[in-house]
Amino acid sequence: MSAPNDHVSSAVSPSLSLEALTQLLETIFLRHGTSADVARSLAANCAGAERDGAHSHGVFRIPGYVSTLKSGWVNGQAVPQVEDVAPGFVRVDAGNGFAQPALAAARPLLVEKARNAGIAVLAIRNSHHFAALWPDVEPFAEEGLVALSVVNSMTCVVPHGADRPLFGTNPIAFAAPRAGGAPIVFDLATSAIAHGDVQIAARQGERLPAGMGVDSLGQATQDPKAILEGGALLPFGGHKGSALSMMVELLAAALTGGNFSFEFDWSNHPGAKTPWTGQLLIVIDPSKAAGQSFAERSQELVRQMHGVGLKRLPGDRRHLQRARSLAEGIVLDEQTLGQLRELAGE
Ligand SMILES: NC(=O)C1=CN([C@@H]2O[C@H](COP(=O)(O)OP(=O)(O)OC[C@H]3O[C@@H](n4cnc5c(N)ncnc54)[C@H](OP(=O)(O)O)[C@@H]3O)[C@@H](O)[C@H]2O)C=CC1
Ligand SMILES: O=C(O)C1=NCCCC1
Repeated sequence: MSAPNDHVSSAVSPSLSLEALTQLLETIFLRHGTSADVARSLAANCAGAERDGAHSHGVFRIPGYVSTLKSGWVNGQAVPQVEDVAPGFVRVDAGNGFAQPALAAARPLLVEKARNAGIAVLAIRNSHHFAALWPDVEPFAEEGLVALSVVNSMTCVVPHGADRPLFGTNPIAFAAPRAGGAPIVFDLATSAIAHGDVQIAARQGERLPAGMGVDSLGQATQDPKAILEGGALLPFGGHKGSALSMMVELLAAALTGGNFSFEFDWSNHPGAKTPWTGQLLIVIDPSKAAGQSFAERSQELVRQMHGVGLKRLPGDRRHLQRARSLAEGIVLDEQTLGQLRELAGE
Protein backbone atom coordinates (compact mmCIF):
# COMPACT_ATOMS: atom_id res chain seq x y z
CA MET A 1 0.00 0.00 0.00
CA SER A 2 1.55 3.32 -1.01
CA ALA A 3 1.17 6.44 1.16
CA PRO A 4 -0.84 9.36 -0.21
CA ASN A 5 1.47 12.00 -1.58
CA ASP A 6 0.87 15.65 -2.28
CA HIS A 7 0.88 16.42 -6.01
CA VAL A 8 3.66 13.89 -6.62
CA SER A 9 3.31 11.81 -9.77
CA SER A 10 4.01 8.12 -9.50
CA ALA A 11 4.87 5.74 -12.33
CA VAL A 12 1.27 4.50 -12.34
CA SER A 13 -1.29 7.23 -11.61
CA PRO A 14 -0.78 10.27 -9.40
CA SER A 15 -2.52 10.20 -6.04
CA LEU A 16 -3.28 13.10 -3.72
CA SER A 17 -4.16 13.25 -0.05
CA LEU A 18 -7.63 14.60 0.70
CA GLU A 19 -6.01 17.72 2.13
CA ALA A 20 -3.90 18.30 -0.99
CA LEU A 21 -6.84 17.83 -3.33
CA THR A 22 -9.03 20.12 -1.22
CA GLN A 23 -6.31 22.78 -1.25
CA LEU A 24 -5.88 22.51 -5.01
CA LEU A 25 -9.64 22.89 -5.59
CA GLU A 26 -9.85 25.79 -3.14
CA THR A 27 -7.15 27.57 -5.13
CA ILE A 28 -9.14 27.04 -8.33
CA PHE A 29 -12.32 28.47 -6.84
CA LEU A 30 -10.51 31.46 -5.36
CA ARG A 31 -8.73 32.10 -8.63
CA HIS A 32 -12.08 32.18 -10.43
CA GLY A 33 -13.69 34.76 -8.21
CA THR A 34 -15.35 33.07 -5.26
CA SER A 35 -15.06 34.32 -1.70
CA ALA A 36 -12.86 32.36 0.71
CA ASP A 37 -15.94 30.84 2.42
CA VAL A 38 -17.43 29.66 -0.86
CA ALA A 39 -14.10 28.28 -2.07
CA ARG A 40 -13.66 26.32 1.17
CA SER A 41 -17.19 24.93 1.07
CA LEU A 42 -17.16 23.86 -2.60
CA ALA A 43 -13.63 22.45 -2.44
CA ALA A 44 -14.48 20.30 0.59
CA ASN A 45 -17.65 19.07 -1.08
CA CYS A 46 -16.01 18.24 -4.39
CA ALA A 47 -12.91 16.62 -2.89
CA GLY A 48 -15.14 14.58 -0.57
CA ALA A 49 -17.11 13.30 -3.57
CA GLU A 50 -13.90 12.32 -5.36
CA ARG A 51 -12.58 10.65 -2.19
CA ASP A 52 -15.77 8.54 -2.02
CA GLY A 53 -15.63 7.55 -5.69
CA ALA A 54 -18.70 9.67 -6.52
CA HIS A 55 -17.07 10.50 -9.85
CA SER A 56 -20.05 12.12 -11.58
CA HIS A 57 -19.88 14.89 -8.94
CA GLY A 58 -16.19 14.98 -8.05
CA VAL A 59 -13.42 16.78 -9.93
CA PHE A 60 -15.27 16.03 -13.18
CA ARG A 61 -17.43 19.05 -12.23
CA ILE A 62 -14.59 21.54 -11.83
CA PRO A 63 -14.47 22.78 -15.46
CA GLY A 64 -18.25 23.33 -15.23
CA TYR A 65 -17.89 25.34 -12.02
CA VAL A 66 -15.15 27.42 -13.63
CA SER A 67 -17.02 28.11 -16.89
CA THR A 68 -20.11 29.02 -14.87
CA LEU A 69 -18.19 31.46 -12.70
CA LYS A 70 -16.58 32.98 -15.78
CA SER A 71 -19.97 33.38 -17.46
CA GLY A 72 -21.30 35.56 -14.63
CA TRP A 73 -24.32 33.26 -14.20
CA VAL A 74 -23.65 32.64 -10.51
CA ASN A 75 -22.41 34.96 -7.77
CA GLY A 76 -19.37 33.30 -6.25
CA GLN A 77 -19.23 36.03 -3.59
CA ALA A 78 -22.85 35.78 -2.49
CA VAL A 79 -23.54 36.07 1.22
CA PRO A 80 -26.57 33.93 2.13
CA GLN A 81 -29.39 35.67 4.02
CA VAL A 82 -30.81 33.41 6.75
CA GLU A 83 -34.35 34.09 8.02
CA ASP A 84 -35.79 32.57 11.19
CA VAL A 85 -39.45 32.40 10.10
CA ALA A 86 -41.13 29.95 12.48
CA PRO A 87 -40.28 27.53 15.31
CA GLY A 88 -39.70 24.77 12.75
CA PHE A 89 -38.83 26.70 9.61
CA VAL A 90 -35.69 28.43 8.35
CA ARG A 91 -35.48 30.18 5.00
CA VAL A 92 -32.34 31.20 3.12
CA ASP A 93 -31.97 33.43 0.12
CA ALA A 94 -28.69 32.21 -1.37
CA GLY A 95 -28.36 35.43 -3.39
CA ASN A 96 -27.79 33.64 -6.70
CA GLY A 97 -24.88 31.86 -5.05
CA PHE A 98 -24.12 28.21 -4.37
CA ALA A 99 -26.37 26.10 -2.17
CA GLN A 100 -23.65 24.60 0.06
CA PRO A 101 -22.60 27.90 1.73
CA ALA A 102 -26.31 28.69 2.21
CA LEU A 103 -26.78 25.38 4.03
CA ALA A 104 -23.65 26.02 6.10
CA ALA A 105 -24.91 29.47 7.11
CA ALA A 106 -28.31 28.14 8.20
CA ARG A 107 -27.13 24.88 9.76
CA PRO A 108 -26.69 25.93 13.42
CA LEU A 109 -30.19 27.46 13.55
CA LEU A 110 -31.69 24.46 11.72
CA VAL A 111 -30.16 21.97 14.17
CA GLU A 112 -31.21 24.06 17.17
CA LYS A 113 -34.80 24.13 15.88
CA ALA A 114 -34.83 20.41 15.09
CA ARG A 115 -33.61 19.62 18.60
CA ASN A 116 -36.16 21.97 20.21
CA ALA A 117 -39.22 21.15 18.11
CA GLY A 118 -38.32 17.62 17.01
CA ILE A 119 -38.40 18.64 13.36
CA ALA A 120 -37.24 21.59 11.28
CA VAL A 121 -37.37 22.55 7.63
CA LEU A 122 -34.73 24.49 5.71
CA ALA A 123 -35.88 26.11 2.47
CA ILE A 124 -33.05 27.43 0.29
CA ARG A 125 -33.93 29.50 -2.78
CA ASN A 126 -32.08 31.50 -5.43
CA SER A 127 -29.33 28.87 -5.25
CA HIS A 128 -27.14 26.71 -7.50
CA HIS A 129 -26.48 23.04 -6.64
CA PHE A 130 -23.98 21.30 -8.91
CA ALA A 131 -22.91 18.53 -6.56
CA ALA A 132 -23.83 15.23 -4.97
CA LEU A 133 -26.56 15.56 -2.35
CA TRP A 134 -25.38 13.03 0.23
CA PRO A 135 -22.72 15.43 1.67
CA ASP A 136 -25.63 17.69 2.66
CA VAL A 137 -27.41 15.01 4.74
CA GLU A 138 -24.74 12.60 6.01
CA PRO A 139 -23.31 14.98 8.68
CA PHE A 140 -26.76 15.33 10.33
CA ALA A 141 -26.97 11.55 10.82
CA GLU A 142 -23.44 11.58 12.22
CA GLU A 143 -24.81 13.75 15.01
CA GLY A 144 -27.87 11.58 15.65
CA LEU A 145 -30.42 13.34 13.42
CA VAL A 146 -32.47 12.03 10.50
CA ALA A 147 -32.22 14.19 7.36
CA LEU A 148 -33.94 14.24 4.00
CA SER A 149 -33.05 16.61 1.18
CA VAL A 150 -34.21 17.28 -2.35
CA VAL A 151 -32.90 19.62 -5.05
CA ASN A 152 -34.18 20.25 -8.55
CA SER A 153 -31.91 20.86 -11.52
CA MET A 154 -32.47 21.70 -15.21
CA THR A 155 -34.99 20.47 -17.74
CA CYS A 156 -33.74 17.21 -19.25
CA VAL A 157 -36.19 14.52 -18.08
CA VAL A 158 -39.46 13.60 -19.82
CA PRO A 159 -42.26 13.11 -17.27
CA HIS A 160 -43.81 9.63 -17.57
CA GLY A 161 -46.57 9.76 -20.19
CA ALA A 162 -45.33 13.05 -21.71
CA ASP A 163 -43.41 13.55 -24.92
CA ARG A 164 -41.05 16.40 -24.07
CA PRO A 165 -38.64 17.07 -21.20
CA LEU A 166 -39.70 19.23 -18.25
CA PHE A 167 -38.24 17.89 -15.00
CA GLY A 168 -34.64 17.94 -13.82
CA THR A 169 -32.71 14.88 -12.70
CA ASN A 170 -33.93 15.90 -9.22
CA PRO A 171 -32.12 13.81 -6.59
CA ILE A 172 -33.39 12.70 -3.19
CA ALA A 173 -30.93 12.05 -0.35
CA PHE A 174 -31.69 10.50 3.03
CA ALA A 175 -29.53 9.87 6.08
CA ALA A 176 -30.32 8.14 9.38
CA PRO A 177 -28.14 7.31 12.37
CA ARG A 178 -27.34 3.67 13.09
CA ALA A 179 -26.00 2.22 16.32
CA GLY A 180 -22.53 0.73 15.94
CA GLY A 181 -22.13 1.55 12.26
CA ALA A 182 -21.96 4.26 9.66
CA PRO A 183 -25.26 6.12 9.16
CA ILE A 184 -27.64 4.71 6.58
CA VAL A 185 -27.42 7.04 3.59
CA PHE A 186 -28.81 6.91 0.11
CA ASP A 187 -28.73 9.53 -2.60
CA LEU A 188 -30.32 8.98 -5.98
CA ALA A 189 -31.33 10.91 -9.04
CA THR A 190 -35.00 10.43 -9.91
CA SER A 191 -33.95 10.07 -13.55
CA ALA A 192 -32.93 6.62 -14.80
CA ILE A 193 -29.34 7.90 -14.81
CA ALA A 194 -27.69 11.10 -13.60
CA HIS A 195 -26.91 13.66 -16.31
CA GLY A 196 -23.26 13.58 -15.19
CA ASP A 197 -23.04 9.86 -15.90
CA VAL A 198 -24.43 10.42 -19.40
CA GLN A 199 -21.71 13.03 -19.99
CA ILE A 200 -19.04 10.65 -18.71
CA ALA A 201 -20.33 7.83 -20.95
CA ALA A 202 -20.33 10.19 -23.95
CA ARG A 203 -16.77 11.28 -23.21
CA GLN A 204 -15.61 7.66 -22.89
CA GLY A 205 -17.46 6.54 -26.03
CA GLU A 206 -19.63 4.06 -24.10
CA ARG A 207 -23.20 3.04 -24.77
CA LEU A 208 -25.80 3.27 -22.00
CA PRO A 209 -28.03 0.45 -20.77
CA ALA A 210 -31.50 0.36 -22.38
CA GLY A 211 -34.27 2.51 -20.94
CA MET A 212 -32.28 5.58 -19.88
CA GLY A 213 -33.24 8.11 -22.53
CA VAL A 214 -34.56 9.17 -25.89
CA ASP A 215 -33.11 10.99 -28.90
CA SER A 216 -34.30 14.27 -30.41
CA LEU A 217 -37.17 12.42 -32.13
CA GLY A 218 -38.34 10.84 -28.89
CA GLN A 219 -37.05 7.41 -29.93
CA ALA A 220 -35.38 5.17 -27.35
CA THR A 221 -31.59 5.37 -27.60
CA GLN A 222 -28.54 3.98 -25.84
CA ASP A 223 -26.27 6.61 -27.38
CA PRO A 224 -25.35 9.17 -24.67
CA LYS A 225 -24.55 11.82 -27.30
CA ALA A 226 -28.03 11.50 -28.79
CA ILE A 227 -29.47 12.10 -25.32
CA LEU A 228 -27.24 15.13 -24.70
CA GLU A 229 -27.68 16.63 -28.16
CA GLY A 230 -31.41 17.30 -28.38
CA GLY A 231 -32.61 14.16 -26.65
CA ALA A 232 -33.68 13.67 -23.04
CA LEU A 233 -33.58 11.34 -20.06
CA LEU A 234 -36.40 9.22 -18.67
CA PRO A 235 -37.41 8.99 -15.01
CA PHE A 236 -36.38 5.81 -13.18
CA GLY A 237 -39.21 3.31 -12.63
CA GLY A 238 -41.72 4.88 -15.04
CA HIS A 239 -44.64 6.60 -13.30
CA LYS A 240 -43.11 6.04 -9.84
CA GLY A 241 -39.85 7.90 -10.45
CA SER A 242 -41.82 10.52 -12.37
CA ALA A 243 -44.06 11.15 -9.35
CA LEU A 244 -41.00 11.49 -7.12
CA SER A 245 -39.41 13.91 -9.57
CA MET A 246 -42.61 15.97 -9.54
CA MET A 247 -42.48 15.96 -5.73
CA VAL A 248 -38.90 17.26 -5.87
CA GLU A 249 -39.98 20.14 -8.15
CA LEU A 250 -42.73 21.02 -5.67
CA LEU A 251 -40.58 20.82 -2.54
CA ALA A 252 -37.30 22.22 -3.89
CA ALA A 253 -38.83 24.99 -6.02
CA ALA A 254 -42.47 25.78 -5.23
CA LEU A 255 -42.01 25.46 -1.47
CA THR A 256 -38.71 27.29 -1.26
CA GLY A 257 -39.46 30.10 -3.72
CA GLY A 258 -36.77 28.81 -6.11
CA ASN A 259 -37.09 28.22 -9.84
CA PHE A 260 -38.63 25.09 -11.29
CA SER A 261 -36.15 23.23 -13.48
CA PHE A 262 -37.85 24.69 -16.58
CA GLU A 263 -38.00 28.28 -15.36
CA PHE A 264 -34.52 29.69 -15.71
CA ASP A 265 -32.92 30.79 -18.95
CA TRP A 266 -29.15 30.63 -19.10
CA SER A 267 -28.88 31.19 -22.84
CA ASN A 268 -27.34 34.65 -22.31
CA HIS A 269 -24.55 33.10 -20.24
CA PRO A 270 -22.53 30.81 -22.49
CA GLY A 271 -20.61 28.35 -20.34
CA ALA A 272 -23.21 28.38 -17.54
CA LYS A 273 -23.79 24.86 -16.24
CA THR A 274 -25.19 25.19 -12.72
CA PRO A 275 -28.98 25.00 -12.32
CA TRP A 276 -30.47 28.07 -10.64
CA THR A 277 -33.15 26.48 -8.50
CA GLY A 278 -33.82 25.66 -4.83
CA GLN A 279 -33.24 23.00 -2.20
CA LEU A 280 -35.25 21.69 0.74
CA LEU A 281 -33.98 19.89 3.83
CA ILE A 282 -36.06 18.29 6.57
CA VAL A 283 -34.24 17.41 9.78
CA ILE A 284 -35.81 15.23 12.50
CA ASP A 285 -34.58 14.61 16.02
CA PRO A 286 -35.46 10.93 16.52
CA SER A 287 -34.96 11.15 20.27
CA LYS A 288 -38.41 12.78 20.35
CA ALA A 289 -40.02 9.70 18.77
CA ALA A 290 -41.73 6.84 20.58
CA GLY A 291 -40.16 3.47 21.25
CA GLN A 292 -36.59 2.30 21.57
CA SER A 293 -33.59 4.25 20.38
CA PHE A 294 -33.98 5.01 16.69
CA ALA A 295 -30.31 4.21 16.03
CA GLU A 296 -30.76 0.78 17.65
CA ARG A 297 -33.83 0.16 15.49
CA SER A 298 -31.86 1.21 12.39
CA GLN A 299 -29.19 -1.29 13.27
CA GLU A 300 -31.83 -4.00 13.81
CA LEU A 301 -33.27 -3.32 10.36
CA VAL A 302 -29.80 -3.59 8.80
CA ARG A 303 -29.14 -6.81 10.72
CA GLN A 304 -32.38 -8.31 9.39
CA MET A 305 -31.55 -7.17 5.84
CA HIS A 306 -28.18 -8.87 6.05
CA GLY A 307 -29.98 -11.89 7.51
CA VAL A 308 -32.00 -12.29 4.32
CA GLY A 309 -28.89 -12.23 2.18
CA LEU A 310 -28.28 -8.53 1.48
CA LYS A 311 -24.62 -7.91 0.74
CA ARG A 312 -24.55 -4.20 -0.05
CA LEU A 313 -26.31 -1.33 1.64
CA PRO A 314 -26.52 2.06 -0.07
CA GLY A 315 -23.42 3.92 1.09
CA ASP A 316 -21.28 0.77 1.53
CA ARG A 317 -19.45 1.30 -1.76
CA ARG A 318 -18.70 4.92 -0.87
CA HIS A 319 -17.39 4.00 2.54
CA LEU A 320 -15.12 1.32 1.12
CA GLN A 321 -13.77 3.77 -1.43
CA ARG A 322 -13.40 6.44 1.27
CA ALA A 323 -11.26 4.11 3.41
CA ARG A 324 -9.14 3.22 0.37
CA SER A 325 -8.68 6.87 -0.63
CA LEU A 326 -7.72 7.90 2.88
CA ALA A 327 -5.17 5.10 3.10
CA GLU A 328 -3.72 5.23 -0.40
CA GLY A 329 -4.58 8.71 -1.64
CA ILE A 330 -7.12 9.88 -4.18
CA VAL A 331 -6.10 8.61 -7.58
CA LEU A 332 -6.52 10.96 -10.54
CA ASP A 333 -5.32 10.39 -14.07
CA GLU A 334 -2.42 12.55 -15.30
CA GLN A 335 -4.59 14.52 -17.71
CA THR A 336 -7.19 15.42 -15.07
CA LEU A 337 -4.55 16.43 -12.54
CA GLY A 338 -2.77 18.51 -15.20
CA GLN A 339 -6.03 20.27 -16.04
CA LEU A 340 -6.71 21.01 -12.36
CA ARG A 341 -3.22 22.40 -11.85
CA GLU A 342 -3.61 24.60 -14.89
CA LEU A 343 -6.92 25.94 -13.58
CA ALA A 344 -5.17 26.59 -10.26
CA GLY A 345 -2.47 28.56 -12.10
CA GLU A 346 0.29 26.17 -11.01
N1 LIG B 1 -27.13 18.45 -7.80
C1 LIG B 1 -27.99 17.94 -8.65
O1 LIG B 1 -28.85 18.63 -9.18
C2 LIG B 1 -27.94 16.50 -8.99
C3 LIG B 1 -27.06 15.64 -8.36
N2 LIG B 1 -27.10 14.30 -8.62
C4 LIG B 1 -26.18 13.43 -7.90
O2 LIG B 1 -25.73 12.38 -8.72
C5 LIG B 1 -25.27 11.31 -7.88
C6 LIG B 1 -25.51 10.01 -8.55
O3 LIG B 1 -26.91 9.71 -8.59
P1 LIG B 1 -27.37 8.29 -9.14
O4 LIG B 1 -26.64 7.98 -10.39
O5 LIG B 1 -28.84 8.24 -9.15
O6 LIG B 1 -26.81 7.32 -8.02
P2 LIG B 1 -26.60 5.73 -8.10
O7 LIG B 1 -27.67 5.12 -8.92
O8 LIG B 1 -25.20 5.44 -8.43
O9 LIG B 1 -26.80 5.33 -6.57
C7 LIG B 1 -27.99 5.65 -5.90
C8 LIG B 1 -27.95 5.13 -4.48
O10 LIG B 1 -28.08 3.71 -4.49
C9 LIG B 1 -26.96 3.09 -3.90
N3 LIG B 1 -26.65 1.92 -4.69
C10 LIG B 1 -26.22 1.87 -5.97
N4 LIG B 1 -26.12 0.59 -6.38
C11 LIG B 1 -26.48 -0.18 -5.32
C12 LIG B 1 -26.58 -1.59 -5.11
N5 LIG B 1 -26.28 -2.46 -6.07
N6 LIG B 1 -26.98 -2.03 -3.90
C13 LIG B 1 -27.29 -1.14 -2.91
N7 LIG B 1 -27.23 0.19 -3.05
C14 LIG B 1 -26.83 0.67 -4.24
C15 LIG B 1 -25.85 4.12 -3.91
O11 LIG B 1 -24.94 3.88 -2.86
P3 LIG B 1 -23.34 4.10 -3.08
O12 LIG B 1 -23.17 5.58 -3.20
O13 LIG B 1 -22.68 3.49 -1.92
O14 LIG B 1 -23.01 3.39 -4.39
C16 LIG B 1 -26.64 5.42 -3.75
O15 LIG B 1 -26.93 5.70 -2.42
C17 LIG B 1 -25.97 11.53 -6.55
O16 LIG B 1 -24.98 11.85 -5.59
C18 LIG B 1 -26.89 12.72 -6.77
O17 LIG B 1 -27.04 13.58 -5.66
C19 LIG B 1 -27.97 13.76 -9.50
C20 LIG B 1 -28.85 14.57 -10.15
C21 LIG B 1 -28.88 16.01 -9.99
O1 LIG C 1 -25.81 14.71 -12.75
C1 LIG C 1 -26.83 15.44 -12.80
O2 LIG C 1 -27.92 15.02 -13.17
C2 LIG C 1 -26.70 16.85 -12.40
N1 LIG C 1 -25.76 17.20 -11.60
C3 LIG C 1 -25.45 18.51 -11.16
C4 LIG C 1 -26.51 19.48 -11.49
C5 LIG C 1 -27.14 19.22 -12.79
C6 LIG C 1 -27.65 17.83 -12.94
